[in-house]
Amino acid sequence: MAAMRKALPRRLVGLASLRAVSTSSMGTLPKRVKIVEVGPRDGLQNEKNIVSTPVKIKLIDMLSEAGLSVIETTSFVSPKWVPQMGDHTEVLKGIQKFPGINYPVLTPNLKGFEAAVAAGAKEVVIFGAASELFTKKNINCSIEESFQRFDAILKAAQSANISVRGYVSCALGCPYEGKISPAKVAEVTKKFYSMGCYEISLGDTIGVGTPGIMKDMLSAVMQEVPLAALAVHCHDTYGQALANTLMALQLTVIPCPGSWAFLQLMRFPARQTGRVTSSPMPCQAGKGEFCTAEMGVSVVDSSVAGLGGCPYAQGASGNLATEDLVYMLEGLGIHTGVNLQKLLEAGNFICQALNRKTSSKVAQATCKL
Ligand SMILES: CC(C)(COP(=O)([O-])OP(=O)([O-])OC[C@H]1O[C@@H](n2cnc3c(N)ncnc32)[C@H](O)[C@@H]1OP(=O)([O-])[O-])[C@@H](O)C(=O)NCCC(=O)NCCSC(=O)C[C@@](C)(O)CC(=O)[O-]
Repeated sequence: MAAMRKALPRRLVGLASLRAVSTSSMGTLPKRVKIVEVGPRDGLQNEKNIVSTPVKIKLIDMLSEAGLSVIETTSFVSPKWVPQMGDHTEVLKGIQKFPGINYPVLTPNLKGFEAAVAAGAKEVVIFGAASELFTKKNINCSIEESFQRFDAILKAAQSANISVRGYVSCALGCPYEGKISPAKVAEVTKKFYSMGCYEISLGDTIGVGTPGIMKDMLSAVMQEVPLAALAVHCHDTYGQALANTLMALQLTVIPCPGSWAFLQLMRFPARQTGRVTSSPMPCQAGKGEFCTAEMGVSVVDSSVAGLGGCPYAQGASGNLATEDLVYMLEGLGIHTGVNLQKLLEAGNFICQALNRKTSSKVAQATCKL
């Protein structure tokens, strides 16, 4: 597919390489990152004015042309709760389905799941949270009740051969409960994984997190769920989304004092940025706990033009802009498969349709060049 070719437009190549950072000073980064584009769903769900179905379809088709391999398309939720997603069936049926691209849709319950499958969904997304209050506000049930609903979806999905992704919202903070403990995020994420989600996206729903909080949260979650099954989903309310994402991508070795790895790192400090082990190692000091933790998430959610926000998360602003993410990743030499020029065109299209200025810094910068 032409759109899958390597991506930086000619006028951006020089800028990106100027800003390229030596990975040797940053720890190990993944060679490629899968971007999950959430603009058509997370980006539009909070819009007050209903965006027309043809505009949504054209946006998704343009994003497919840009080479995004996963495009979250719509939500099969109650139109009374989120009116903007009320045309879910028309949108899912109306888009061009490019080979090799996934078009997941959100389903809060069995009713949504059945409607999604009838409309042709091949992948669905369940969405829970590490906060009781947020769960109640967002899907009108407790965390425990949400597990029961999701379990029904996962069982039905298994029989229908449908993949299920999961969201754990409020992973770095909650609009109603404030601080959320990393242990709670790890507990909910583990539950999703054990129920059968192939990938779980950890949402900083209101964008309050900072890289240190991201690191603590991921360190706890990675004790319970394999790194390969994790994604991050950062909102940019406090301007931290790109920094938080970079933290999640980076490998960090945290050896347990007294462990073999710890002694090696003391002897050879230069190795501190290298990959000591690809999976956590049992502590050589005989305590049985893990002696290394590593970042290195390679799935990142983002939204074209930085659109977004959850209607049930007061203060949530847009997601990390996909244009800015692609620019950073390509500058770091990380493959995304996304054509940035085509992505910028998609961002420009939806901003014009919404009569809105883009939140992407890259889009703002390139239109001034
Ligand atoms: C979960 C419910 C439905 C419970 O809502 P409820 O009112 O408790 O549901 P209910 O089972 O009592 O049913 C009430 C009515 O809704 C209907 N209904 C019931 N289910 C459906 C359905 N699937 N599709 C269409 N209609 C549905 C049902 O048929 C009935 O209709 P009525 O008899 O009144 O005419 C509701 O709370 C809801 O739709 N919530 C969705 C909220 C939402 O979409 N939030 C945004 C997504 S989450 C997010 O953005 C965060 C994320 C994912 O991006 C990650 C991050 O940033 O952290």
